[in-house]
Amino acid sequence: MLQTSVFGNLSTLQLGGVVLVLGCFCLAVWLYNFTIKPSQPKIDGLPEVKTNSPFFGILTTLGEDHPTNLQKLSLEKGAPVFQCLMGTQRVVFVNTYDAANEWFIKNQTALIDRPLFYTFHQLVSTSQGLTIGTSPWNETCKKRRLNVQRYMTTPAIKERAGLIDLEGFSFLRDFYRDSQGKYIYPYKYTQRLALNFTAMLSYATRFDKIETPLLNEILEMVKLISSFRSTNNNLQDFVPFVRLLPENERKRQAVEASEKRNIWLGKLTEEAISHKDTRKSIVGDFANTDGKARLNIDDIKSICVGLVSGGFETIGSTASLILLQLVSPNGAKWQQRIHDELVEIYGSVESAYENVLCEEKCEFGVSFIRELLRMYAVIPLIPARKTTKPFQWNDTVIPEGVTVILNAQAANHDENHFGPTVHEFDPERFMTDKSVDVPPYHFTFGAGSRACTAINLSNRILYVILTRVCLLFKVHGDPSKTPDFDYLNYAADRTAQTYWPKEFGIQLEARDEVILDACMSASKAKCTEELGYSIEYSA
Ligand code: HEM
Repeated sequence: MLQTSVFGNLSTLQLGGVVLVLGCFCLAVWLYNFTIKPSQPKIDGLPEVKTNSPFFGILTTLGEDHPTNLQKLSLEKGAPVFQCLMGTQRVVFVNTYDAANEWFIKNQTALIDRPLFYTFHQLVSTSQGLTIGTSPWNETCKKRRLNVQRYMTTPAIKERAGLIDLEGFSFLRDFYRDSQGKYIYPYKYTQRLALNFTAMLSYATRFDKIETPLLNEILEMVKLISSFRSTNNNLQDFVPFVRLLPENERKRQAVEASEKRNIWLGKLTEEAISHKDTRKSIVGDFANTDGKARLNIDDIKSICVGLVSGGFETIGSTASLILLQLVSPNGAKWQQRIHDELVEIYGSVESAYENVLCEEKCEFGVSFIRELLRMYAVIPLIPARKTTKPFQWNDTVIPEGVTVILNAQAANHDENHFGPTVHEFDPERFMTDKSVDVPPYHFTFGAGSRACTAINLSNRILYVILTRVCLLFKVHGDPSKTPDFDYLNYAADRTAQTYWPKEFGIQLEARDEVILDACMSASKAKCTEELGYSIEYSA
C-alpha cells in the first residue's frame, strides 16, 4: 500500500513529527483564510488604498470619523471611487456626486442587493427577520418594498396628512410649553415626533407625553440596534478573529436589544390588530384583508419595524437641524422670510398653517429643506450594497458580489458639482443655481433601486415643521450654548450610523398669542377626530 511505502520506514517519533507538521500547516491555512484572506480578489483597474495592516486593513487609517477620512483619502488620491480592505472585507467606496450618479442611478439594477454582516444579520436580526433596509434583494424583500410604496405615493401622503398635523401639533405644544423662560435641546422632542409618526402609520399607537418612561426606553433601544449597523462600532464584522474573543460585550448587548425589541413589537402588533376596525394602520389594513393579502404576518411585522427604525432617527435628527439653522447668524432673517412668503401666498397665518400640510408652495422653504439635507447627510455612509451582476464603469469591469458603500457626506460636499460655496449652508442654493436643482439633488436618501422609500413623505414632514415653526414663533438660540454648524463637527457621535446634533438650546416665542391659539385649537379639533379621543391642549 502507498501508506506503507511512504510511512513504512518511519519511527513513531518521526511519524508524530509529520502529523504535527501537517496539523500546523492545516492550522496555518485555516488561520490565513479566517483572519487575513480578503473576501474578494482585487478589482483590476480600480484605484486601491493600501495599508500595512494585514488584519485590520484600512480600519487603522480611518480612525473615529470614517466618512470624513474616506472623503479626505478620495481627495488626496484624486480617486472618486476606490477599493480597499476593511479588515478582510473588500469594499468599494464611492465619494463624488458624478460617480454616485453613475454607480447608484445609471447602474441601479446591478446595485440592488445588500450584503449580510455578522453582527446585524447573525446576532441582532435572527429572530425578528430582516427589515426592507437590511435585507438582501429577493422575492420577499421585493414584495415588502412594493407594499410600503403604497403608503408613500402623493395621494397616500395626502390621506395621512392628519398624522403630520397631529405630530406637528404635539411637538409645538410641548416644545413651546417646556421652553417658557428657558432654552432646551430639541432632539428628544423631534425624536418623539418621528417615532410617533411612524408608530401611528404602522400600528396606530403613539406617546402623547414626552416624559413617558417607555418612550425613553424605546428611543435608547432603537438607537442601540441601529448602532450595530455602523461601519465604526462593529470590528467583528470586518475582522473575523474578533468573533472568537471571549465575552464580546457587543454580542451580549445585541442579543438583549433584539429580544426586548421583539417583545415590544409583538405587543404593538397585537394591539393594532385588536383596533383594526377603529384605527387605520398598516397592521390594521393587513388584518382587514382576512388572509387574502399577498403578505403574511411576518412580512407585516418586518415592514413595520423597518419603518419605525428607518424613520425615527433620521427625521428626528434632521428636524432638530432645522431649528439649529434657524438660530444661525442669518436664522432670524430666514424665519421672517418664510413667515412673510407664506402669508403672501395664503393671505393669513391661519390659512398657511393649514395648507402647508398638503402642498409645498414656499419655494424658499423647499430649497431650505433640500439644502439642509445636502449639508447634513445624517446617514453619512449609506448602508452597504452588493453588486448582483458585472457592470462597466469607465475602463473597469466591476464584478458581481462586490460590497459598495456610498459616502453621501463626501458626494454632497463635492466642490466639482456644487461649486466653491459647497461647505456653506445656502438655503437659496437650489433656487438660484439651476445646474444643481436636478434630482436627486443630494445623496442623503441614498439613490436608485434601494433608495429611501419615504423621500416625499420625509420632505413633507420636514417642510411642515419648518413652515409651522416660522409661522407661529420666533426661534431664539441660547447665547451660552451656540450650536456647532459645521457639517464635520455638528454630530454628537461620529462613530454612529445615524448622526444627531450635539446639544444646543432653543426657545420659542409666540409671534401672536391669539393666532397661535387659533391654529393650535384648529389642530386639536382635527387631531381629536383623527384619534377618536380628545388630546390635551390649553392656550
Ligand atoms: C430625513 C429622513 C430620512 C433619511 C435621511 C433617510 C435616509 C435613508 C437612507 C440613506 C436609506 C438607504 C438608501 C440606500 O441604500 O440607497 C434609507 C432607506 C430606507 N428608508 Fe429612509 N430616510 C429617512 C426617512 C425615512 C422614513 C420617514 C421612513 C419610513 C416611514 C423611511 C424608510 C426607509 C426604508 C423602508 C428604507 C429601506 C429601503 C430599501 O432598502 O429598499 N425612511 N433611508
